[in-house]
Amino acid sequence: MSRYVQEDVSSEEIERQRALYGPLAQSVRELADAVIRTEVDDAEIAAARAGIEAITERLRERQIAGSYGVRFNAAGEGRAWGNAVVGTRNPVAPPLKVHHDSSGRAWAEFHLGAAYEGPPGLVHGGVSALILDQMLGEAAGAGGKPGMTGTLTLRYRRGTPLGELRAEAHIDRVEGVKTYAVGHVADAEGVTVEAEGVFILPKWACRALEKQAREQQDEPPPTRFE
Ligand SMILES: CCCCCCCCCCCCCC(=O)SCCNC(=O)CCNC(=O)[C@H](O)C(C)(C)COP(=O)(O)OP(=O)(O)OC[C@H]1O[C@@H](n2cnc3c(N)ncnc32)[C@H](O)[C@@H]1OP(=O)(O)O
Repeated sequence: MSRYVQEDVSSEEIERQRALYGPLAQSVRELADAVIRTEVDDAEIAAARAGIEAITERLRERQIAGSYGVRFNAAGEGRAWGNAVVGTRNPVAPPLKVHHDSSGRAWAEFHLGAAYEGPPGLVHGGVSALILDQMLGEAAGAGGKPGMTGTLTLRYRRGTPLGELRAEAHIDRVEGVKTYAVGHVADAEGVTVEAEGVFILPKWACRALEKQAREQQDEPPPTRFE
């Protein structure tokens, strides 16, 4: 089932929801950090667990079926709020606030704390890959050449310390449905991980875009997600 959903919601309603769910997800991120680092006594842990389970039950009283998907309104505003890197409603996402320009560049400054650890004090290699997959994909999308990740190659130059980081990506070249993008993660001392990837517009999406263009008389499809 496609999780690209067209919804009839106003920009004001989107902002209301962002103000409601964004802080909720942030509270849960802080909870995850506290769970990793707490040293309170056993009785406190048991009480905290009971409280968390009660809150989970309250939130489960009414749920969407399946995942959040990507939702668009009539103005073409896209919401990938369940996304594992940028999702406003996803406590697993750091989340990154990604900036773009239409030449196919994307960049973000962000913080990775204890929840993203691999080797002691360092970012897990899979988390770096997760972030770079998203960043290279964002660069491809920003340049008007979105696609699914076909191949992603990383070079871990040195350990990435937990803390304040920056990621950048840009389109290197486009060959038909294939967009090649490159990027990196850096700390204050310089680049820690480099990536290159190819992002491919799948056959089914080519067909969908052609159909949409026919229906909307060449109006470009929405490509903007937050
Ligand atoms: C304003 C900015 C907004 C930004 C918003 C965006 C944010 C989003 C960011 C999200 C970021 C996160 C993103 C994610 O997490 S995406 C999730 C991870 N990726 C996937 O799940 C992809 C799964 N695979 C597929 O869907 C298809 O197999 C793909 C799409 C890859 C190909 O599809 P399709 O079957 O239709 O392709 P085709 O057979 O017609 O071949 C076409 C060409 O491609 C070449 N090829 C095929 N496969 C590969 C491969 N694996 N590596 C390299 N090349 C490959 C092939 O040789 C041919 O080239 P040529 O022979 O013609 O030269």
